[in-house]
Amino acid sequence: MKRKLVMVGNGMAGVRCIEEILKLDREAFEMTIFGSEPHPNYNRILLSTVLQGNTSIEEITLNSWEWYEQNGIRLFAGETVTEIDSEQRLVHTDRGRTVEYDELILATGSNPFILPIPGADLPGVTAFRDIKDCERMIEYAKTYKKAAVIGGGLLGLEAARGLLNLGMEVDVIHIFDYLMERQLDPTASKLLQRELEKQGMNFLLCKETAELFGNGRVEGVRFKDGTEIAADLVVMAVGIRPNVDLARKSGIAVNRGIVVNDYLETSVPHIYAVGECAEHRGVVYGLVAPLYEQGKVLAEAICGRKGRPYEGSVVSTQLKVSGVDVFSAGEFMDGEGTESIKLYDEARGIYKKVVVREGNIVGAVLFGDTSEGRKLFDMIHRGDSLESLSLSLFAPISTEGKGSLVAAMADNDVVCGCNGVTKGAICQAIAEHGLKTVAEVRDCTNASRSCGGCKGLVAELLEYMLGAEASRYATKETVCSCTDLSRDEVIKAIKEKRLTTVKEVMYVLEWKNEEGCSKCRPALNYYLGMLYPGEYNEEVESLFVNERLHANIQADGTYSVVPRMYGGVTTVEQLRKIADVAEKYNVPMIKLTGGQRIDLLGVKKEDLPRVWAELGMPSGYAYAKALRTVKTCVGKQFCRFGTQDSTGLGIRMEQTFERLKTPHKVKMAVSACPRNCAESGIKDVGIVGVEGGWEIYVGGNGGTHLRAADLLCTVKTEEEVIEMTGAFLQYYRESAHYLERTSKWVERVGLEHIREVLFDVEMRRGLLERLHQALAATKDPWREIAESEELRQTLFRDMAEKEPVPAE
Ligand SMILES: Cc1cc2nc3c(=O)[nH]c(=O)nc-3n(C[C@H](O)[C@H](O)[C@H](O)COP(=O)(O)OP(=O)(O)OC[C@H]3O[C@@H](n4cnc5c(N)ncnc54)[C@H](O)[C@@H]3O)c2cc1C
Ligand SMILES: NC(=O)c1ccc[n+]([C@@H]2O[C@H](COP(=O)([O-])OP(=O)(O)OC[C@H]3O[C@@H](n4cnc5c(N)ncnc54)[C@H](O)[C@@H]3O)[C@@H](O)[C@H]2O)c1
Ligand code: SF4
Ligand code: FES
Repeated sequence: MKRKLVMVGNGMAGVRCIEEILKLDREAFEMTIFGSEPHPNYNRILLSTVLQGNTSIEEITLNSWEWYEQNGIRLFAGETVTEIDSEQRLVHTDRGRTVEYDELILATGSNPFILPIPGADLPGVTAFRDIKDCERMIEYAKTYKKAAVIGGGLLGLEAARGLLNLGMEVDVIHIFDYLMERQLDPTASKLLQRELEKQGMNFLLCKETAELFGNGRVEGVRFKDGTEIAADLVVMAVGIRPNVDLARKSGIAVNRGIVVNDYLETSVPHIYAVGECAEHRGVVYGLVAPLYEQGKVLAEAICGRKGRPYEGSVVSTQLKVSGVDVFSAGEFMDGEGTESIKLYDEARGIYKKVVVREGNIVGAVLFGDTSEGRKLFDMIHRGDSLESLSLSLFAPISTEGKGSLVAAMADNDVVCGCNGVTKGAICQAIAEHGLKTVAEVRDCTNASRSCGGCKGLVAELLEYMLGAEASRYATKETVCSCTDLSRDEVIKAIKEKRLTTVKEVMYVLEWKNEEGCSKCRPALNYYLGMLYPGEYNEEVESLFVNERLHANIQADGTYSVVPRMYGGVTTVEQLRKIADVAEKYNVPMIKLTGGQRIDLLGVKKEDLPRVWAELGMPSGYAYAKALRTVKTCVGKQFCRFGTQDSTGLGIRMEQTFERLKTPHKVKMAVSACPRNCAESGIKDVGIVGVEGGWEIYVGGNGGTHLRAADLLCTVKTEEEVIEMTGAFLQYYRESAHYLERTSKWVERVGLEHIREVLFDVEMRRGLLERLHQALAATKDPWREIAESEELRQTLFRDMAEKEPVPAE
């Protein structure tokens, strides 16, 4: 029988350790993971890049819901372990669940430190630690303009850069007289400050915060010296504290962190700790590189293959702010018994310092040119002697022979610091597995999977290994790492070779991974459905779970049911039916959605088919990559500003395009005058009534990447609106990448190009013909399931045997 492994904490260090265990022995454990956050494991590091607008939340998932499923891991996301009974070997959770363990890993990470000052709990004050904090800041920045970041460390400065990008004015309040004092010496810090001031940050140094004040929400920061500043968003970035409460109350030895030995064992048998919550030889780490090293050692130990012990790590840091190159590692401050070699070019903003103790290199700080950072880090790590330091490090930087940097690296030099991957390991993987892109190298070796700072170096290595061939692949976006083919090449091959199933596509086009992955399977399923409407039968197992079950799974494992209400209009009968169903099935919350519909939240999975049948309303597709809603304003029937019948047109549009599958969700709106009460300007298709006609806007987005829609054209009649919208939707269906929103697609292919296609009468006719074929083939999924015992069996019994997981 398999041993039971339970992990508390679903973060970066813990899940990496699980990956290492799976690599060593897939069959050893039956695994259960609890995570307080309602997400699968994501790249916390990249929250800075999300805030800075360079990455989306969707892109930072490290292990998809399907990954857990495929590896037989039971994941309870949004559930917190509250108690450990180490005698009985049980864990208890805040949802009343009790799970047995043979081995227990604590990977509870850290909590942000919140200064214990008056006003710290005012609305408008936030930490910066998780997705929730990140979304909150993005949201605040839409309304408020003046931010204060308390803490001039790595996190504070990356947050400040993000808030500047979001259009806020930013004051950074720091307690010391120079920034990042834990990572930099005063000279490097002053250069950094100068650069960041140029970027628009304002610094208040040597300032100790006494309180935050405000009436109902934060309005400012008051300092101990009596001065104050105004702020309507305050971000606390003053360090972190290991999350040890659970361990402490369970009788496990705790100091600053959970005390572990060199094999990550705690004071209680069968309980281990890894990551930011662990304290090893008196040190608690706050960067992923050492945590991943710990994970590897623990995986070996827990699989009964105790190897090298964990003996501590030398850490290096880099700041993720564009335009700033700063690096530090080891003992970087001058002190007793140390000497240093320095280069300081104030004019060009370059500073390099190498610290030596008893003839050996022990630390370094670089500013302005960090290209030798990794090399220096290896030297520090090995404790190389000063003689091995090439004085070329201190030569002025040259832009020539850029490739020579990777050529000059030794095989055991580390390319990716976060994941400890060497040049030799990457070159071997490229040669052995025929890797051609940075993404493939990442998937195969982990290099560039964390902070992404080494992506450039990995790309250079690919170029160095593959020569001219590399650039061919570098520009090509493949469907996923299972194939070297792009989306267009795959679609062309499907048509030419008349491939009809996902399996056939993968087989004939020689997929590297014959089962495909969670990225390509849903994409192929969509492309086949788009190409062969009416003929292709969707492969249920290739769908994201929300689409498979036709309902959105919620954080607590229940589902939400949103029936369609055309144009946001309902009737007494519908309301009565909804009320009856809600009462009968004890629906805990009934909520109005932003798309003008009614959401029944908290429906049990087994009740779904009966709820659908008894409602007798069509599915609102609130879970699908398809038309979601058509929001409408009141319009001329009731509103004195209305020039058109927006509600009538909205209903007509929704009835025409409902159930149409699209590469990503599509939202529409119709407003009857430019006051735009239905928010037509931020929809995928937004219609605005004007005197004598309608304006059609496309490519808008009201989500994380706010984008105002572009005016496509103005037309006179409702028929023309429907025709243009249909042609637009079909062209989007045919030419966008799967999971590409219209906002991104319009930007990629260009509005002018879309106009050329849609305004060409012949092309438009072709698009509309194909659209009508697709629409004719659609069926209401709720009714189908409610009426078919066989479908219910497949979806709710066979498939549901597996723990359901939400969509991406
Ligand atoms: C914005 C930002 C940028 C960063 N940038 C970098 C960088 O550039 N380089 C770098 O190396 N590091 C960086 N870090 C730090 C890095 O993200 C962390 O070191 C790493 O995420 C720690 O991993 P962990 O698994 O130990 O903890 P976490 O990632 O914090 O995971 C712990 C998880 O456990 C959950 N949990 C806690 N208690 C319980 C419980 N009782 N039951 C269930 N679940 C529980 C928590 O909710 C959390 O999700 C950054 C951090 C932030 C916030
Ligand atoms: N690029 C990266 O590697 C990166 C980026 C972000 C976060 N992180 C990690 O996340 C964790 C949290 O980062 P952090 O910057 O909050 O921690 P930190 O401890 O590194 O820095 C906190 C900073 O806040 C300052 N500070 C403390 N009290 C203050 C006060 N009352 N007023 C003003 N300033 C005060 C400290 O002097 C210190 O410089 C760390 O482990 C960090 O390594 C790393
Ligand atoms: S958009 Fe114009 S017509 Fe519609 S409700 Fe608002 S003001 Fe009235
Ligand atoms: S150095 Fe951070 S991912 Fe490679």
